Amino acid sequence: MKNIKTVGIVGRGAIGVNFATFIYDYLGKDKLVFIADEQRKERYQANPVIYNGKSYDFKYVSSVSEFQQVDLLILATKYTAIKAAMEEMKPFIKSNTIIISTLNGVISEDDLRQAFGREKVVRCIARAMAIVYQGNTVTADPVGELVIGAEQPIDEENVASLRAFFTACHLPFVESDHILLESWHKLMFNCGVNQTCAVFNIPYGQLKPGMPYREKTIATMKEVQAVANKLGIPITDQDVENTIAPLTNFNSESMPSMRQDVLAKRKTELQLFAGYIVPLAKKLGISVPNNEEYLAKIQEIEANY
Ligand SMILES: NC(=O)C1=CN([C@@H]2O[C@H](COP(=O)(O)OP(=O)(O)OC[C@H]3O[C@@H](n4cnc5c(N)ncnc54)[C@H](OP(=O)(O)O)[C@@H]3O)[C@@H](O)[C@H]2O)C=CC1
Ligand SMILES: CC(C)(CO)C(=O)C(=O)O
Repeated sequence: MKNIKTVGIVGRGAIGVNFATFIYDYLGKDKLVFIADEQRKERYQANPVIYNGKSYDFKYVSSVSEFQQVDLLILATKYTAIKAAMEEMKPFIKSNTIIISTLNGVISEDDLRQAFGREKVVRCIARAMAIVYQGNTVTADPVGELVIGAEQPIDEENVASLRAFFTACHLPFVESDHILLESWHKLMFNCGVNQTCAVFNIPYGQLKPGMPYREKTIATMKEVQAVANKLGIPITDQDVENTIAPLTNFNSESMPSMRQDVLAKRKTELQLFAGYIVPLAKKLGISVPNNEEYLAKIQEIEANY
């Protein structure tokens, strides 16, 4: 088992800060770094993070010469920044570095595995948190959890190392024996919920049982289910129901990240959702009309910013 003593995080946003605080409280300032380009580094150094009312003087580095190669690397940018983020993290990776990604969707792990080696990357999901990130202030309630799991025997040693480390940090996590399946559940949810709210400019409430956009949301999720099933990922009708069930308890006025991105005129993570599902469905010969519609409409929205 690997003993994790140094950690690098790329992405000082909602998720990066949320989980960094647990690691900082355990490892201390000198063993945890946020990796960023020079401009971000300077901006961050000048503006410390306040997390749930407590100030954190994180260490920021833009070059490995300012620190060392790390035992654990956490990718926590948006997917729109993944290429730049991977360039920045590259020098910090050694032969036995463990890498996890908190990104939504199922493809950031593929990108990381292709760039840095299959054996380094453990599939991970960030879920069940409500985080508000404004300026340098991050408020999390609840803080949520990371889900990790071995997809193949090759991942088992790294999962054991993460288990020991997260336990020591008191970082909330659970292990899944079906991590790929669970990632697809979340992808299915995001394709239905995030895209419907973004395209129709509506909050969660409009997707709740009996509300006008419920059926379309479920139909969109079922398209993802069909694609998954064709790939041999066994999402059942019951899984679709179970996956959308928590939405009933979401704040009706609140909204998913994709609608927040559209309102702020930011490029969305469309590539993780319909941008991934539509070409894959085409290749597999599956009809996904809602995802096709959403792909076209969100591309149009972004083009008109
Ligand atoms: N927020 C949530 O509740 C959840 C988010 N996720 C997923 O986790 C991922 C991260 O989301 P979230 O934390 O909300 O996103 P944020 O936008 O809050 O944070 C991303 C951070 O990445 C930084 N960044 C961008 N480009 C670079 C770069 N080249 N180098 C270093 N840092 C960079 C940004 O910095 P700057 O601000 O300086 O531009 C930003 O602070 C996404 O894929 C999201 O879908 C998953 C589950 C829940
Ligand atoms: C919080 C949640 C699950 C809601 O859709 C999400 O993943 C997002 O907003 O991107």
